[in-house]
Amino acid sequence: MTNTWCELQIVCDSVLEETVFWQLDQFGFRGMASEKKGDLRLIRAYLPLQEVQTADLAALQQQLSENAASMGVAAPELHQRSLDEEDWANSWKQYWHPQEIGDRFLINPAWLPTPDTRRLILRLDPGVAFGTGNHQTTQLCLEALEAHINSEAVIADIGCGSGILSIAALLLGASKVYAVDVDPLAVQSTVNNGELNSIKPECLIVEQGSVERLVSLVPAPVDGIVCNILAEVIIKLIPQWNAIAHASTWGILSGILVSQAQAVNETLNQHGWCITSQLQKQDWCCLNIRRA
Ligand SMILES: C[S@@+](CC[C@H](N)C(=O)[O-])C[C@H]1O[C@@H](n2cnc3c(N)ncnc32)[C@H](O)[C@@H]1O
Repeated sequence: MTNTWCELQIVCDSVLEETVFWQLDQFGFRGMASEKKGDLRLIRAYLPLQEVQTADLAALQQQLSENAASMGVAAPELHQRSLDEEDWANSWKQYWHPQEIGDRFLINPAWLPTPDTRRLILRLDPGVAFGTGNHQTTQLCLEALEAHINSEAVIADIGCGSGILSIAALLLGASKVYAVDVDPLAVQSTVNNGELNSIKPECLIVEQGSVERLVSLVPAPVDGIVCNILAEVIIKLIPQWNAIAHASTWGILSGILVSQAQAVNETLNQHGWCITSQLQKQDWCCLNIRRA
């Protein structure tokens, strides 16, 4: 029996785009893509039809309307339709295009030919995992990684999603990445994308779990931590990081709204870390941190 998918189309003001991505991710939507429609954005997102509850969609609409009101823009319009498996597989892929990020990377969908470029080509098929590089929080991490990685660095990627940040770190010259995610689909996606990029399996260790899994996995403290999850989650994880860090371990934290940076900073300070710099795209920020 083939799966049927729900395609949700959301037309919204461009300032709302990142918030919509986050809300859809929280809701469980997969394979999100966005395109410009004049001054507006058309976002498409997909979820197996059997997981969609009409009441939940109404709650999503309500939540997005509140987000829009707080940003002073019009409420987004939501439209829904059903697609069979084959249409779904082809549908979102046609809206996701190669994308240059920072000074070094080109994110290339796995099903497209490899372009001729001097950039580092990161091939991705995120499947159902988060991390196409479309999201600003991921882009901020990639830009921060460019500035941080030196060869031989050993990195921990907490919440690896598609594995985009792990693979980027390895392409930049890191010697090894330990990647963890609580979602088994993300673990599989990271393994698959590692293979797509010809990463040696011994350089990319991927496990299901979170920091507690890393503590038992890493043989020695890591040189860098990348963590692109929500601020609330990051705040809970920070106290555990000392167990995997040495005196000069750095970190790149993203998924943090500018308004939440202060709360993250307070928790960092309480546990022996400080912020060295902050990158920002619209409402999102990325914190570069080191041991205090
Ligand atoms: C926003 S995505 C980031 C994916 C990718 N690293 C990127 O930058 O695009 C966050 C990921 O963190 C995972 N996650 C959420 N809570 C977690 C936790 N407590 N520990 C580890 N992973 C977690 C989610 O399953 C999701 O794949």
